[in-house]
Amino acid sequence: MAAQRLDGRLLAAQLETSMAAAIAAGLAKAGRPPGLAVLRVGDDPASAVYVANKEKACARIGAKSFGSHLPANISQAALELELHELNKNPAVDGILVQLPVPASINDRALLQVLDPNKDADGLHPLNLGRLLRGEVGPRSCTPAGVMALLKQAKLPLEGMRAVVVGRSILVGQPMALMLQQANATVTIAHSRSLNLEGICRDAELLVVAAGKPGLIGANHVSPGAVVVDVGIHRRPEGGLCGDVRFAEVEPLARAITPVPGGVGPMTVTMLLLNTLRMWAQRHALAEPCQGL
Ligand SMILES: Nc1nc2c(c(=O)[nH]1)N[C@@H](CN(C=O)c1ccc(C(=O)N[C@@H](CCC(=O)O)C(=O)O)cc1)CN2
Ligand SMILES: [Mg+2]
Repeated sequence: MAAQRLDGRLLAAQLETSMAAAIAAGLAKAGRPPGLAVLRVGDDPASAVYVANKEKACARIGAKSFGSHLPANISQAALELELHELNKNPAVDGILVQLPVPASINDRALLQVLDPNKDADGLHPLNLGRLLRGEVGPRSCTPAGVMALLKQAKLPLEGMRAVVVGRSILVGQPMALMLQQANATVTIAHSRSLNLEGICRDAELLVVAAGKPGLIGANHVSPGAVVVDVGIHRRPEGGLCGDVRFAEVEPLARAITPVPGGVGPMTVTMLLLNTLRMWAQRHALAEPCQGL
């Protein structure tokens, strides 16, 4: 049987419709739309695409984006000052620093300067701690997007053997926590793991966030597994690919995310949802998209 495609573009469009309605409904009481500030540092070409996608998505749902593009040679102190200003700005509900930042910048120190209640990416230590403790707070966008896709597809996670390949703070670690909190039995594999093929073949759900184009092939996947590909890479010859060799793996899988059109659009949607929730909280409005 053909694998079910987990269509991130479609779910993102549906959630955007709900978010646009929530903004329209809350605008009179709030007196202003939700505001998202996006800080881009330097000229990473992929970051330029992602930031543009975020700004366009804000416009589609009726949120306001505040973009700052800063030079690669900006100092840590000047960047921190920008963040302090955004923390104080009453029109801004969510703030994010687009990653990666130039090597001269300490990204972890930057994230600590963010007001945790304006942390649109859920990466402030307090919010990662809230996730660890299962408490309410903004969640890291990519793993939250994966959870939303799995939920929409009604793929039961209870008791499932899940393997997450990758242990980054941005994706792998929060992904593993979210799956564990959904009662999956989770293994984290990484670049130093021995027998990666064997570990992955044991998975009923395989989430790949290794950042290595085409790392995962048919030898890593057991028939009937659900495969989620978080990787996004620009091929030298043009076009995008993921960490999973899609053509090889799709015939084996029960369900699979494509690249593009899978997890990527959901990352942007969950960023909007985090921002919208912080706006709603500030103005005592009902929580948008409950249950996600
Ligand atoms: N501060 C953050 N930085 C980064 C994050 C993040 O969540 N927060 N994640 C990635 C990049 N990312 C979001 O910023 C991101 C990645 C992919 C997409 C996306 O829409 N992908 C499309 C293809 C778009 C294209 O390249 O043409 C898809 O997969 O269909 C959006 C956002 C690293 N940095
Ligand atoms: Mg650095």
